[in-house]
Amino acid sequence: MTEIIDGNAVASEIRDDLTDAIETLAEAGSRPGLATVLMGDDPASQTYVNMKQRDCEEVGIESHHVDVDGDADPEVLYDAIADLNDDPEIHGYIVQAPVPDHVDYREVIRRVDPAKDVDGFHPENVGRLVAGDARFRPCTPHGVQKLLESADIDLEGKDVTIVGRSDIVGKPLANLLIQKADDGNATVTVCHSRTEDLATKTRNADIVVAAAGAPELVDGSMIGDGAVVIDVGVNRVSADTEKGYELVGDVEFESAKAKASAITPVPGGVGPMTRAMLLYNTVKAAGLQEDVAVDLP
Ligand SMILES: Nc1nc(=O)c2c([nH]1)NC[C@@H]1CN(c3ccc(C(=O)N[C@@H](CCC(=O)O)C(=O)O)cc3)C=[N+]21
Repeated sequence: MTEIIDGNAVASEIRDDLTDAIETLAEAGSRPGLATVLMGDDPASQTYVNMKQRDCEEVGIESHHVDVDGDADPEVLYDAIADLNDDPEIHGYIVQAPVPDHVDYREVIRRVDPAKDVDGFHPENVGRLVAGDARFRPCTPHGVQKLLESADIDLEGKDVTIVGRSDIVGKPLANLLIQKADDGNATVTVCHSRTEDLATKTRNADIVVAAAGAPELVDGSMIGDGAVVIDVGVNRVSADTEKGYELVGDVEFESAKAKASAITPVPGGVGPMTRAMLLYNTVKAAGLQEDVAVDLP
């Protein structure tokens, strides 16, 4: 029987565990504050922002939101960022990607105070992570680590193939999984669109992480018997549903499930974990900024 790893359940446990740390902060007179910044009106981003606001309410994090007109000059976004950097009630914030084409996301990230960079995207935080001294682990890679841990999947000495080399998932996840740590110690192969013979690389892996942003790229023929499959993809494909789209992973679920010992679904797999780890980083940021020792899950 293939185990379906329930990301909603694990994320809910993490939110529960975070309430203790939030209580500790409250006793010290502080309430963690998280802001989201959205430039433009990308519908997927709107959905994520709304979900994050609900998550915050559930655990007792103060949530803030800043909208910036999609046609505005980049300076308008930079001013909003400077305000958040200066606001003591904001312990962490994220600038939702993608930003409009006339805005350079790298420059945006450089302007975020690294102490409030709960995405973990700022070069200082990337450098710390690569050096094995992470302050904020990027939310999706951290969520993948927590999902594997929850399913009792030990990475020590295992072959992990990551499909996708993005700055937000593939690269940081590869760095985390090769680290000398209980949730690391793996041997990692990072594949991408120019990889020759992708199927051999995935088929030989004990754990396959699909994070390419390509709907159903990885199918059962590419999965070895008994492998663990983690699907990071959240692709909106148009479909005749109430919302007008369907959420599809980077994995062809049914054929991959037939081979795998454990697999994450989409929705209900990695997505909810990404949001839970954003709350985690926000609580961590608040602890550091308020100089309160908090116990994190
Ligand atoms: N600065 C920045 N940080 C991000 O972390 C970031 C971003 N920009 N831009 C977009 C991507 C995507 N992302 C998701 C988060 C949660 C779900 C999620 O919770 N998905 C649910 C359902 C989603 C639905 O119903 O639409 C699930 O998979 O079960 C999905 C995708 C964060 N991102």
